[in-house]
Amino acid sequence: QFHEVHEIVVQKLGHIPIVKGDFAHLPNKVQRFVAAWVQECRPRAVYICDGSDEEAHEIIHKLEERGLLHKLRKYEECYICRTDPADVARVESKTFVTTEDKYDSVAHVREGVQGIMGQWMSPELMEVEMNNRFPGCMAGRCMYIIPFSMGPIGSPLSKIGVQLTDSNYVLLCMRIMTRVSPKVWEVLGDNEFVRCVHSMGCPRPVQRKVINHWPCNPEKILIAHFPEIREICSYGSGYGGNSLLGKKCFALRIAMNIARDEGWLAEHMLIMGITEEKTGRETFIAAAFPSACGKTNLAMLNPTIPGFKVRVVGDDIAWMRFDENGELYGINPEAGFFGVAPGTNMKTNPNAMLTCLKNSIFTNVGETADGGFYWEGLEDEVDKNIAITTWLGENWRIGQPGKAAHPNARFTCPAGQCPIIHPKWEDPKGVPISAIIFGGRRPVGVPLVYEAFSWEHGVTVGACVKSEATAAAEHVGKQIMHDPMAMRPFMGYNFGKYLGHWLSLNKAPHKVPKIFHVNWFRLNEKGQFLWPGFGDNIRVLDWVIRRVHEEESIAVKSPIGWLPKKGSINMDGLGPVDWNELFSLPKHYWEDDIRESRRFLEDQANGDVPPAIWKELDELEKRVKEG
Ligand SMILES: C=CCn1c(=O)c2[nH]c(Cc3ccc(NC(C)=O)cc3)nc2n(CCCC)c1=O
Ligand SMILES: [Mn+2]
Repeated sequence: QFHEVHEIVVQKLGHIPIVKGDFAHLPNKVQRFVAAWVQECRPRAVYICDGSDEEAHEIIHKLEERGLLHKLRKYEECYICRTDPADVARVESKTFVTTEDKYDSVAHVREGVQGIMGQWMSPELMEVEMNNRFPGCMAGRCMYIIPFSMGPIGSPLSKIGVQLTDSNYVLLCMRIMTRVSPKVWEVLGDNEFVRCVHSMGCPRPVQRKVINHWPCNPEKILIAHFPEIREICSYGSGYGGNSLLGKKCFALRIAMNIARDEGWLAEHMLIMGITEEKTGRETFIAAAFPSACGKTNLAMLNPTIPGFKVRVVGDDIAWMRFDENGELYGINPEAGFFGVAPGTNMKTNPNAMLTCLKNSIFTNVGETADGGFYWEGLEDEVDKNIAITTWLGENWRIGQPGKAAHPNARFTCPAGQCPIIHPKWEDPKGVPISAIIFGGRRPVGVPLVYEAFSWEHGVTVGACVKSEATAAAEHVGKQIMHDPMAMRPFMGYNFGKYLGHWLSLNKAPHKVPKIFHVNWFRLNEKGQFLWPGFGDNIRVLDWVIRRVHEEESIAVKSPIGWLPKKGSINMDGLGPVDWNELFSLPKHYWEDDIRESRRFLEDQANGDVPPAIWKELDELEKRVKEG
């Protein structure tokens, strides 16, 4: 009886085994991309991902055994992981854009001024830095090949990427945050794709002590973007913002270069839909906020007054394109939420909490003795005396000194699980955007809401966005930081040219949306918030919607833009709101603010700022002076 000999056909790339997937059937461009980087990084094996649940379970099991992931038994398929405490956030100082011409990547910064709108590194220097890191960086490790789509697979607004990485944790997060599927290979065919290469920077045998089973190489972190060839190379960090290359690196920095070339917008914006139940009218809004303004909370707002339904399309990134009729349509290129955990609870964002109860990953949060997650803000939602393990692995209880979670701790959860996800959140055409809102944390001088007089004025409002933030420098406390369009940390090319691109969109047949600015954070002279915020922000969005639909009588002209006419915002059921304080325009404050905006633009992009922006600033200044 002859036993049929099963010869295990293990494809090889050179002498390197392909332990999963069919290399020979990958598109040629992908095969060449992979072969080149296999040669450079020299992994011990190659694994072609399919994004399936089976694949995830296999990898989760491996990471549980290794101790990198720990199951949270209180929920369904939820896992917690703690990073090396040296690898907890994006590293702007190690983030670069490389182009032949420096001024394609960055604007002209005034002599002696620290450029804060992105960093350029020359191709020659970058070559040295790359050669100092990538050769052999995956020795002893498996290279995962991740085919992913930013945006619904096959949508004309979507773009495809392929990420090579030696971190299977990254694969688990990428399959939540992007669409990972073999269908991507079919849609890609012989077209171009964004090339993403990521390594933790820990070749075996390991030189650097691994903490928390989290390999990384913090001293040698490098996040490099090559927009001219649509390539991203990230080394040394496993943290989401540095390693999930589909997010900030691709969907913002590279995508904004593609968008400039193709005539659309890749922005750091949420997309939400508000339905007025009386009429069924639905209005979609895109909004950009710097960090610590509660952008995700706004995207998933629970209205406090009846008659409105809010549904979320996306909480962080919007890709927007004018269609053949000149209507602006937007998609959320992501498939998940990667939100800041501390401060998120059933009061500030119940919809985010409910999205996280299954199939989610929590990074650098605390863990309760009964197998749940914990972070600052959840005090009232867990047993007060429960034993908690902090993100540093220490025993702790509520009320003790210190924190359970790192301030930048994150939840990574599938957007489709959100109770108020919009039914059209994956519509290939996207949703029609009627208003763009900029906002900032402004404790003084800036009214609750105002509307720009024109597109050009609105772009200038966006360019002048500022927000109170805890300054990076120690013991400086809070400072008002510039964050134009809330894109400052994510710029992928010359900021002045970026403003020019925005201005260039106001041309036939484009029907450009109205632009607004909101501020939830104004304080009275006693340092108390003048506005209740949170679900009551629906009252402001209601005014915005009525303005979008041309209700003239609810606005009055002011030097800075259209302000709500007194009483035109629904305050029913609210305690006393000091309208005059909330909408006052202190003349000197605004004169200083305009001077500060002009200084910022001169310092950071002097020769590159389009004349129309200077004109808008001059006219604003004149209106304020004459005020
Ligand atoms: C849709 C919500 C937007 N939003 C807000 O509108 C908002 N407003 C404030 C300030 C504030 C804080 C507390 C109260 N009220 C009480 C009762 O403490 C009111 C306003 N904080 C806010 N936050 C949290 C900011 C940190 C991420 C916030 O997210
Ligand atoms: Mn963001």
